[in-house]
Amino acid sequence: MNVYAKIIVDVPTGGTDRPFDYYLPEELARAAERGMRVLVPFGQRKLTGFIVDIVSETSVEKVKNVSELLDIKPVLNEELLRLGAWLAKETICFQITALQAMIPAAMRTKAVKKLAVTSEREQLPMNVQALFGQAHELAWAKVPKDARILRDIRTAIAQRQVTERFEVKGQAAPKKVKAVMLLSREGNTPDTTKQQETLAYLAEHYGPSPVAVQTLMQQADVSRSVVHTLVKRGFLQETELVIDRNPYTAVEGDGSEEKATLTADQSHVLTQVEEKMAHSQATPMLLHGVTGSGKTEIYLQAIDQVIREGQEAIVLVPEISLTPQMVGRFKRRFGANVAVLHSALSVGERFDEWKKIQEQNVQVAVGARSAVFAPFTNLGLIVIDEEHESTYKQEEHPRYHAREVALWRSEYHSCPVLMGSATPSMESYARAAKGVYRLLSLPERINEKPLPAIEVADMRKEMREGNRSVFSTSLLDKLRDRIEKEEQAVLFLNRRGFSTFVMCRNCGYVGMCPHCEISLTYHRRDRQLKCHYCGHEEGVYERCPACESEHIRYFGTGTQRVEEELQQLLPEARIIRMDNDTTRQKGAHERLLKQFGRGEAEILLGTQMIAKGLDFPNITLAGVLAADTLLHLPDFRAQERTFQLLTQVSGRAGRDEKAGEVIIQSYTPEHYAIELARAHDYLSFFKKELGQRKQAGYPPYFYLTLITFAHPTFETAMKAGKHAAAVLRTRLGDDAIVLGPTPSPIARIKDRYRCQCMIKYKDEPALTDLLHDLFTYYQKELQQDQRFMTIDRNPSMFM
Ligand SMILES: Nc1ncnc2c1ncn2[C@@H]1O[C@H](COP(=O)(O)OP(=O)(O)OP(=O)(O)O)[C@@H](O)[C@H]1O
Ligand SMILES: [Zn+2]
Ligand SMILES: [Zn+2]
Repeated sequence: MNVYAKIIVDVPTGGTDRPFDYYLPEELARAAERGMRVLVPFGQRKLTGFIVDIVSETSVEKVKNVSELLDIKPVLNEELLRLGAWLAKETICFQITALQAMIPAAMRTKAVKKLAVTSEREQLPMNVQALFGQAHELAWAKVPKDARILRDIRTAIAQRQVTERFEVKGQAAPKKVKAVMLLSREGNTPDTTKQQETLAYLAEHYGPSPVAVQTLMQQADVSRSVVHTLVKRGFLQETELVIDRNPYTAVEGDGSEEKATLTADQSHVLTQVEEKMAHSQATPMLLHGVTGSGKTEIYLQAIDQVIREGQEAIVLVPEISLTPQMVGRFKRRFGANVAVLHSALSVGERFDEWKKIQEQNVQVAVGARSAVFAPFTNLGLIVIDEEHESTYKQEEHPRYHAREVALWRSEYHSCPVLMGSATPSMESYARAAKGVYRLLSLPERINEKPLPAIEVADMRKEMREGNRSVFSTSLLDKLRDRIEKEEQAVLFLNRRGFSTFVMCRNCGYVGMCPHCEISLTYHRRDRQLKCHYCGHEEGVYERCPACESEHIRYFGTGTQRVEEELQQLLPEARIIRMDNDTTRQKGAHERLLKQFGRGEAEILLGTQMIAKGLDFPNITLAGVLAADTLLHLPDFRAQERTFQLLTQVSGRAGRDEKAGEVIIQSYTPEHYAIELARAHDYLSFFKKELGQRKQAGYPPYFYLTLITFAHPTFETAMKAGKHAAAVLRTRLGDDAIVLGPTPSPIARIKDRYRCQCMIKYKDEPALTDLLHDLFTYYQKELQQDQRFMTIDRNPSMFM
C-alpha cells in the first residue's frame, strides 16, 4: 500500500497556502507521523514543511518523494495542528505562518540539530551505540534516516538516554566571566576584617570552587577592591567561569516553600476556581483584585492542586513582569517542575525549556505571550496575569491575542481559564458583567492594608506660579522627606511623553525620517538621530538643515534629562535610572532592581518597566511625572491605558508596614481617567468609559477590524483601499460600518505610503471568509511584496 503525506510547505504565499501531496518511501512511512517536520523538493529547491495528514491515496499524478524527516517525534500534536488551522482562519494568515508560530524559534532558524548521549553508553541499543561511536554528540544530518534506527533513537529519547539539542551559531557560545577561587595561604593573615570575612564566606559557601566575582561581591557584600587586594596578596586566584546564560536557571527555588494561609476572600476565590477544575469546566474566570490583594498566591495554590491531580498548568505573564523576582515565586513553590519561556532567553535555551514541556518533565510553564502554545497534553488550568496588557496581542502575523488562544485551548481540554488584573480590560469586564465570564473579586489588600492616598498635582497651576521644572513643589517636598527618613520612592515617566527629537529654535525645523512620516529620535549616547520604524540613522546636526541657524536643541532621552534635573534639585539623592538605555545589557534589569532592593538608592526613576511587579517594602512614595502624555494619543484606548497605568504605578507604594503615598502630575487633573484613578474607583471608571465606547461605537460594543494598505505610491495604496472598502460595503450587513480609506496616523513607513480602512461590526458571520477572499486577491495582485496589505482583527494599535 502506498502512503502519502499532506504537507504544508514553508512558502508563505497565497498560491501555496494549502497542503501538497508527497510520497512517503517505505522506510520513512513507518516513522512518519502527523505534526512532524520534513524536507521536501519544491520547484528547484528543498523546503521544510509540516505533515498535516497521512493518507493512502492521491489524485496528484506526479508525486515527489519526501526527502527527509526532520523530527523524531511530532513537534505539533493533534491539538496544536487543529489550533493552527483555527489560528490561520481567524487571524487571516497563511497556515504555515500559524504552524511556525507554535514551535520554538530554534526549529525555524538555521540551527544545527544534534543528538547527545545523556546516560551510560552501554545502555544504548547496539545500532545507536555504533552510530555515536566514541562521540558524545552527533549532528542530526549524519543520522541515517532508516526506520529502525529512528525507532531506536526514539526509544532512547523516551528513556532519557539520548536528548535532542539545538545549537545556534554564535549564540550558543558559552559566556565566560571573571571568577576567583580560594588559595590556601597558611600562616598569612589578611589586613582587614572585611577581607577576613570575605575569605570565611568563600570557605564556607564555595570551598575550593571558583565563584564569579560579581556574585561574590553581591553575596558577601564586598567591593571589587577588596577582592582585588585578596588576589594581589595571594589569597585568591583569578580564573574564568563559564556561566549559564539563562537568567532563570540561576533563580533559586527547590519547591519547599509553604503555602500562605489564605484570607477569607482568597479562600472564597480559590474554592470557586477549584470547583471548576474539579468538574473539568471550561469556564473563563475574571479575577478582579486590587494591587497587592494576593492574586498571585491564588494562582500558586490553584496550580498546586492541578499538579496534585497529575495535570498541567500554563501561566501567562506580560514580558516586563517576567522578572527573576516573579519566576522565583514559582520556583520556590514548584522547584524544577517549572519551565520558563521568555524572549530574553537565547534561541537554544528557549528550546531547552520547551523540550521540558514536550517531554513531560514539567507540569508548569510560566511565560510571555507565546507560552500559550506550550505543548502540554493534559491541561488543568490556564492563568493569564495582568490580563489587560496589550502585549498579549501579537503585532505581526499571526496577529493573535493570547487570551483568545487560551480560551480555545480551555475548551479543548475542558479546563478553566483564570484571568487576573487590578484593572481588567473593558472587553473582559464587560463579558464578566454579562455573565459570559465568571467574576471573582479581591476588593482589599492583604491584611487590610489601605491603598495609598493619591494626590493629583495640577501642573498648570505650578506653571502659573512660576515653577518651570518637571517636578511639582509637592513631589519635591515629599522626595526630600523620603530621603530624610531613609525611605524609597519610584518615579514613573511615560517614555512616549517626553521630547526626544531635535528641533531648530530659530525656524522650528524638526528632524524627520526621510523614509517614514515620523520624527527622528535623538540618541545621546552615540550622538545619532534614529528612526524607530525603519532604522534610518544620521549624525546630529551642527546647524539647522533648513535655516543654517546654530540654535538647535537636542532633547535628551526623557528619563536621562529628568534624572539630570532631579539630581540638580536634590543633590543628596541617590537615583537609579531604569530605561531602555540602562537595561540593554543582559541581567542589567535585575542588577538595578537588586541595588534598589538593598537600599543603594532612594529614588528609582524609570519607564513602563518599573510600573509592574515591584514588591519592595520600603517604597512609600510613587510619582507619575506626566499623566497626560498617554491620554492624548490617537487611540480609543488612551483613557483606559492611562487609568491602568496610574493604578499600577500607585500599586507600588506602601505594600508593607509603612503607608504609601502617590502623586500624579497632570495638566488635565479633572479628566475622569485621572480623577477616578485617584479615587481607586475602577467600577465608576468602567461605567463612564463604557458609556463613551457605546457612543463612539468602539469595543466592547463593536468589534473592529483594521485593514492597512501600503505602497510606494500614495495613489496605489488609496486605490486598493477604495476598492476594498467598496467590496466590504456591498458584502457586509447593514449594521457594519466601513470607515475610510484614510491615510494612516503614520502616513509613511519605509518609503511606503499607508492608508487604512476600519470595519466596525457586531455580528458578521461572513466577514472571516470575506477577509480571506480579499487577502488572497491582494496577495495575487502583488507578487513579491507581502507588506502590501495587512489585516488586523481586534487591533490594539492604530498607527
Ligand atoms: N494569605 C496571605 N497571607 C499573607 N501574605 C500573603 C497572603 N497572600 C499574599 N500574601 C503576600 O502579600 C503580597 C501581595 O500578594 P500578591 O503579590 O500575591 O498580590 P497581587 O494581587 O498578585 O499583587 P499585584 O497585582 O499588585 O502584583 C505578597 O508579598 C504576598 O506574598
Ligand atoms: Zn532652522
Ligand atoms: Zn524611517
